[in-house]
Amino acid sequence: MSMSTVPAPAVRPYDALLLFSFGGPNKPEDVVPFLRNVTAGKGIPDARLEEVGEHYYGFGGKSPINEQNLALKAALEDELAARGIDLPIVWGNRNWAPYTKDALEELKAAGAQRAVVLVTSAYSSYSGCRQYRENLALTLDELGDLGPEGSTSVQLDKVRSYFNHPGFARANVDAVVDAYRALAAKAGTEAASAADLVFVTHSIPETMEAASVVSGATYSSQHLDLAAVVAEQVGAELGHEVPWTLAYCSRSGPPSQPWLEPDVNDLLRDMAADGRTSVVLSPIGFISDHMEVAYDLDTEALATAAELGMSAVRAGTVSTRAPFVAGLVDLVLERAAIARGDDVEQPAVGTLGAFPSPCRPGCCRRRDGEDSGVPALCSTGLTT
Ligand SMILES: CC1=C(CCC(=O)O)c2cc3nc(cc4[nH]c(cc5[nH]c(cc1n2)c(C)c5CCC(=O)O)c(CCC(=O)O)c4C)C(CCC(=O)O)=C3C
Ligand SMILES: [Fe+2]
Repeated sequence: MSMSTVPAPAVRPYDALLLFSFGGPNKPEDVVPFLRNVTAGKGIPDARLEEVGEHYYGFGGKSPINEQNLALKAALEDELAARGIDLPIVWGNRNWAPYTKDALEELKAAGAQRAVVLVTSAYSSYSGCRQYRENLALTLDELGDLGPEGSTSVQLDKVRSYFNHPGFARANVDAVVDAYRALAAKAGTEAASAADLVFVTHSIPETMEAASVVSGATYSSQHLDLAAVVAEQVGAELGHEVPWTLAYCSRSGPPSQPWLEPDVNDLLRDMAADGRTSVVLSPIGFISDHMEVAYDLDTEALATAAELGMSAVRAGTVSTRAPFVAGLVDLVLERAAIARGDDVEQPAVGTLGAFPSPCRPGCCRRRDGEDSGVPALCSTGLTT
């Protein structure tokens, strides 16, 4: 990484961008160590882990996530270059190489003083927000770079949760419109114009859902707010109303623990029982094709739909679609303006308004009111 000593004006005070993701295995030998990293101390039943391992082996032990992140990094580099902005991007993951530690060491070696952080999760909850921020604090601590009051050798500022940013919404609308056109080509225009739109996201425990309200609105409410906007804009483009609903995938944890429902497969069964015959699945909970999309949707949910005699198409993820990538760069510039103390516009679709950055104290805990005592960066205080 080469780093200019004077940051480009639009991104001042940042001298680097950290693209921060989940990580995934690249080959069969990676699968078990990856799952160990993900589940360390989480109490996920062995049977569930074996089952999830099989999902990965079914795809040759390789998740699409790393290549997707590299493609996003390249697209962000192109967009920054097109705007004449010199801002080097470093990529790191919580659960697989290049690890958070590799990325932070790369930033340190390059002499970065303050980096803007883009997390590859659009929504606020423990899993999509605080868990990443805790990982940054713990890793800086491991490197001996976390001071007692939260002072760090590299200051890290995470951009706001961007589920309701217009660029994310626009890219999802485009992907869903494309899916309706694909359904029309596959099953006929009548089937397509009657098709339900089912938005899908990662399920989380109800306790995590409850705790997510501190960021502005709960995890499920964030999805519902965006989904209403996307469905309306899709309807406007297709020229007819689009009935929509939200479903969940990828539940784990013990059966005794309630997670958000309905599961997408159960929902499809209920819809078929109601005489519905065609559906578009839109994975708005994921910004790119993860294993959850490749397995839970493309393998499992599409098989369920076929079994039920329903015509189904899975819409694309926002991935490297131009409005999404441009929106992320806009979010970086917005966060830079906040860091400089400038007046800044924070565009948002729907009814919830832009979520704050830095995060609200106490946002996105694993459980309501529970202070894990684990420090988390990018907030107004280190341990809140
Ligand atoms: C909300 C959310 C996102 C979206 C936000 C974000 O993107 O960060 C997400 C992303 C991802 N989750 C992923 C993989 C896994 N998640 C697991 C477990 C869990 N996820 C949870 C939630 C979420 N997860 C939760 C509450 C658990 C239970 C344990 C815990 O409380 O933390 C497990 C353990 C086995 C299992 O139980 O499934 C695996 C293997 C991958 C990589 C996929 C690939 O390789 O392509 C990605 C992108
Ligand atoms: Fe997950």
